[in-house]
Amino acid sequence: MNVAPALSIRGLSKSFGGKIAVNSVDLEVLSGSFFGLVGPNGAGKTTLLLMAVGLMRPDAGTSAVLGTDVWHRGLQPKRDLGVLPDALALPEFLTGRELLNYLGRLRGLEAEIVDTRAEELLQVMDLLGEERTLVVDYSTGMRKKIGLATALLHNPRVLVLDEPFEVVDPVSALSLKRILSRYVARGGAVLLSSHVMALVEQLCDTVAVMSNGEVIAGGALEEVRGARSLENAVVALTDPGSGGAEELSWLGT
Ligand SMILES: Nc1ncnc2c1ncn2[C@@H]1O[C@H](COP(=O)(O)OP(=O)(O)OP(=O)(O)O)[C@@H](O)[C@H]1O
Repeated sequence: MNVAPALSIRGLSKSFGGKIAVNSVDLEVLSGSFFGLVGPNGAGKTTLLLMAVGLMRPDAGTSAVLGTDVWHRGLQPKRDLGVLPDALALPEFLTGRELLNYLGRLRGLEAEIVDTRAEELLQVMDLLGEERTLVVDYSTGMRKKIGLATALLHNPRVLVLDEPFEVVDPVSALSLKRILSRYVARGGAVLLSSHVMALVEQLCDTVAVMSNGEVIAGGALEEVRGARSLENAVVALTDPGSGGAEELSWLGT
């Protein structure tokens, strides 16, 4: 049995043109854990997640999936990982079903298994009614949902999802929440970023708060939020002087 953490991030760092985006971040996501990454716009969440899954080369640091470095030449980390990146590049001139079939076969799944899973994924993502629509003509929310479907298709052991619920309608979000919770209960690991604090509180057992490229608080959800809501805790941690009532005083006068 593999006892390595689902995802082990050590000292990941990245600068763009001399500006530090991520500064020596350590994170550990255990199997059977739902981990939420939160923080203000520009905190470094997307950059960290891209490096964590091997889609962006770090300046320093490592990321390992179930004990194997993500830059390892073998296929194992790719088999174990399901990824929903922020800016998702998809083959555009395929229908949702064709896309799932294509990616499923590319990942080495048998045609019969791909067919069954594609049908179920299109069903739970509420995309069966769009059988003839090409991905290029999908709405923003539909693109997000087909992206999520591609992340789940090969039944990975670790899911890394950048803002999976943003722009997804409430009905689809509810089924997705159920699916992800069951996945974690069965031993899967989820690392997701979100700005929806209520959702993170509802789903995640562990959280990390990022600000200016660093993790400024992390641990069990209850520890990080204390007696406050997570929203209040994150605001207090990342912008202690916030108020805002007197700003834009001309608006609406
Ligand atoms: N490709 C890039 N080139 C230059 N700067 C970048 C690039 N990607 C990110 N940055 C910068 O790195 C910092 C972190 O950005 P990042 O997208 O990781 O933040 P984030 O926490 O995901 O923000 P948001 O919540 O708005 O999605 C920002 O200052 C951003 O401008």
